[in-house]
Amino acid sequence: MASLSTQALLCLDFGNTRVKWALFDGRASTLKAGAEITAHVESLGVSDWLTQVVFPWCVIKPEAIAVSSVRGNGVVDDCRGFALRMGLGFLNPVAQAVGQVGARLVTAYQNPAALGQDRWSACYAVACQTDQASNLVVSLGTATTVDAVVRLDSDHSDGSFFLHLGGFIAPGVATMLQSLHQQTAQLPLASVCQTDWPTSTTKAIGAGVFESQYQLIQAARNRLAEKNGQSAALWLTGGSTDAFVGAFDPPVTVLSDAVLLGLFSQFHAQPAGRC
Ligand SMILES: Nc1ncnc2c1ncn2[C@@H]1O[C@H](COP(=O)(O)OP(=O)(O)O)[C@@H](O)[C@H]1O
Ligand SMILES: CC(C)(COP(=O)(O)O)[C@@H](O)C(=O)NCCC(=O)O
Repeated sequence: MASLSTQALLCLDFGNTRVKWALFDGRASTLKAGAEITAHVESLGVSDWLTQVVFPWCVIKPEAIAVSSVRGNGVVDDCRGFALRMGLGFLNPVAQAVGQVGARLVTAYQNPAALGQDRWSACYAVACQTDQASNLVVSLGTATTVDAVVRLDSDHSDGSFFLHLGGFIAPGVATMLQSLHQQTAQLPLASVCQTDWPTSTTKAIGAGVFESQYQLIQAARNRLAEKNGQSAALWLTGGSTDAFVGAFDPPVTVLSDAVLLGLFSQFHAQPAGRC
């Protein structure tokens, strides 16, 4: 029988702009990884993309596929069908409600199934890695999402460890920049930048978008610190992370593959959740 370290898992994160994927061995080391524009994958067809693009890169045949999708159930169904045809296991984790006995993470979301699967898996990854009681999980993707993950008392009745308190959804960096360009007659498509008092149109836009994102994150971090009486650890992920890493006070951790790592952890933690 193959040892845990050689049992590979293919994790897929279908975001609104990009699909990210990684083949992990049993210890979460990345064997292969890649990213593709979501529109390209969907125009090719998910099943054909997996067959023609991803699988040829898989140096070891994975035992299963774990999928997060914010592109709807069609994508998930295509992946499930592919896994079935290839004789692989399949996992599409959704958020667990408060009261789920023994869960590492539960969410206070009114309807857990409505919580973005990428948000849930990123929070799950943080719940597995953090040594802090208070955590802010920020994903700078097509949208910017800002989620609070706090440790529960060890005597919490249902035995869960962390609670997703809830979070914010705002337009992402590129979405803001593109929107300003498209909805106005005179504004160019600018790049995000950090400037105290911008003195050109492109800098005014770039810094305006930077401040919008930064202040949203900082306000949430301050609110969480006030609530818990201690500073919150900040976790950054998503394609626009680089512009923000240096702007925040520690502790800040960049977890580039947060969603993929969250999928990996859930696969290994919840065998009952596989289907
Ligand atoms: N190679 C790239 N291709 C597309 N977008 C990129 C790339 N590198 C960085 N980005 C930025 O990252 C954002 C997408 O980040 P990502 O976390 O993949 O988003 P999503 O999960 O919403 O697909 C884009 O809006 C863009 O600003
Ligand atoms: C907020 C999101 C659009 C973020 O998606 P992304 O920017 O990562 O592509 C996605 O998590 C989503 O569709 N969420 C569903 C609604 C919710 O989380 O409440």
